[in-house]
Amino acid sequence: MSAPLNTSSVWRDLQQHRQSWEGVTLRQLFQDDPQRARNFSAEACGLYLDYSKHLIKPETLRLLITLARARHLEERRAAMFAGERINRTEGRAAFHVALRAPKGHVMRTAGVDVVPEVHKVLEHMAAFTRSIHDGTWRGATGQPIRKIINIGIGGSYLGPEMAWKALRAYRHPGMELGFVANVDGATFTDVTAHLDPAETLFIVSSKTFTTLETMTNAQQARHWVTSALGEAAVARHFVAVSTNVEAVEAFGMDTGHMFGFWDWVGGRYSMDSAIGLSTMLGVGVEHFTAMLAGFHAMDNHFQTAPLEQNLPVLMGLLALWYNNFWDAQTLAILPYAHDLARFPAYLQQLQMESNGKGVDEDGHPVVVDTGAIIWGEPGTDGQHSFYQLIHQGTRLIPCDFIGFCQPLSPLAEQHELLMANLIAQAEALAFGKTAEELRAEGVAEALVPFRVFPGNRPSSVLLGDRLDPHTLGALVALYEHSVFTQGVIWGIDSFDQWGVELGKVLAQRIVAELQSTARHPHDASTAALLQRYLQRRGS
Ligand SMILES: O=P(O)(O)OC[C@H]1O[C@](O)(CO)[C@@H](O)[C@@H]1O
Repeated sequence: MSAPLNTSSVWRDLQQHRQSWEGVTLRQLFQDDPQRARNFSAEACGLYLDYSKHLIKPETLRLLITLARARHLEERRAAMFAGERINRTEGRAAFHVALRAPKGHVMRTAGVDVVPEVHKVLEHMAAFTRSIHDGTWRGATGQPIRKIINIGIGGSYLGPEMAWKALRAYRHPGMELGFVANVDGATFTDVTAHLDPAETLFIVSSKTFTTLETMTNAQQARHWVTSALGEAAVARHFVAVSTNVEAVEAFGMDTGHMFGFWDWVGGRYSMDSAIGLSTMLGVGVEHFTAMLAGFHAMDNHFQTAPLEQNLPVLMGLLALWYNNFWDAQTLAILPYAHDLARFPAYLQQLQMESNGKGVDEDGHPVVVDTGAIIWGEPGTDGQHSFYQLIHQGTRLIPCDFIGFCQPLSPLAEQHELLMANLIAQAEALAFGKTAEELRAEGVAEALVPFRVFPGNRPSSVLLGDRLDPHTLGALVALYEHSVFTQGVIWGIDSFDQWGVELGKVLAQRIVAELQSTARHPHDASTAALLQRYLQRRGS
C-alpha cells in the first residue's frame, strides 16, 4: 500500500511552496516576467489556453507535474487507452476513447478490438439518420418525422441536450429536438404540448434501460403515441439506445431499431456513443463525424503531448492546485457563448459524478479533498448576478472562461461586446483595482474600501476560433481528461457512481408506501413528511 497522498514528499513540497505565496501578486509576476503570457499558454486541437492569470510560478508547475508523475498519471493514461479495467469497483474498462477512434485503428479491451463494432453502430446510426432526413423513414400515418424527443436522464440526456444547443448553427434544416429527463410530469407535458404524434419520434436512451425516470417517461410517451395512432405505431415512432437488449425487448420495442453500446462506456462519457443518436439526427451525419474527430484529436493530444504542454493535464493540475492547496471549494465554468448555455450543467455531471468520491480505489477514506463543486452560467448574464462575489467576496473561486473569436450569430458587433467582456473580466479578476488607483481617479475616501478590487483571482481563458462540431468534441474531451488527471492523482475511481444508489432505493420504497397501504419504519422527520404529503396530496 502506498503512503497517504498528503504525506508524500511532493505533496509536502507543494504545501511549503504554497506558503511562499504570501504577498505575491499577479501584478508583480507579470511585471517581473514580460514573457509570462507566452510562457503560460498552450494550444491544441484549435483551443488556445491562457493560464498565465493563475497563481502559479514555474516552480508550481514543476511540482504539480512531479506530483502527476509520482501518482503514475502516464501509466494510468496508458492503461485507459489500453482498455484495461481501470473502473475497478465495477470491474470494467473506461474505454470511451475507443468511441471516437477512426476506422482502422485497433483498440482492444479484454482482447477484442472494439473499433469495428463501434463503426458498425455508427453506420447504423448514420443510415437511420439519413432515412429520417430524406423521408424514407416515415411515421405510422406516412408523415415524415420532424420532431425527435430524447427520453433519458443524466449521461443519457445532458450531453445530447448540451450538443443540440451548442451546435445550433449546424442544425439539419427542418429537424427539431426536445428532451424529456425529469420524472416530473410537467416536463413531458411541456415538451409534447404542441407536438403532433404523427411526425414525432421518441428515442428512449438508457444504458441500463431500468432507470425509473426514463422508463416512466417512455411509458407515458407510448401512451401518448398509441392513444393517437394505435398500438401498431410504436414500431415507427420509437427507437432505443441501450446496452440492455432484454429490457428493450421486454418494453415491446423492435431490437432491429435498437442502437447498442457497451458496458465500458460510462453514462457521463457517452455523448459520442449511440447516446448521441439525437445529436446526429439534429445536426446530421457529417457534423457528428466532425465532432468525433474533435474528440479524437484531443485524445491524441492527451496521449502524446508532454505533460508540460498537455492541455487536459494542465487544466487538471490547476484545478487540483486550488482544490487542495488554496481551499477553493468550487470551479466556475463561464462560457461566453449563448450556445454553450448547458455546458456548465454537462460538466457538473462529468466532474461531480466522476470525482465526488470520499474513498480511494482501495476503499480507504481519502485524506485530501476531492472533486470541486462545478457551477456556472453563460457570460454576460453571470456578470450581473454572481460575479460580485467572485470579484470582492471572501472566497477564492477559480474560473474557466470559454470564448470564441468568430461569431456564429449574424450580429457580429454584439460578439465584440461579448468577447470584450470576457477579456475584461479575466483582467479585472487578476489585477483588480487598488486604493491608490481609486484615489488618483478622485474617488471619495469614504467609498474607497468598497471600490477596491483585490485582484489575484485566478482564471483560465480558453479561446477557440469558432464553436463548431470539431471544437465542441475537443472541448468535451479536454474536460474528460482533466477530470481523469485529477482522479488519478487523488487515487479514486472516477468511473463509478455508487453515490446515486441509496436515494434511488429509498425512493422506490417510498413509492410503494404512497401507492398502497404498506408502511416502512422511518425516522421521525421522514415519517412526518410522508404523513403530511399523504394527508394533503388530494385525491
Ligand atoms: O442511462 P441510464 O442507465 O438510464 O442512466 C442514467 C444516469 O443514471 C446514473 O447512473 C446515475 O444517476 C448516471 O450515471 C447515468 O448517466
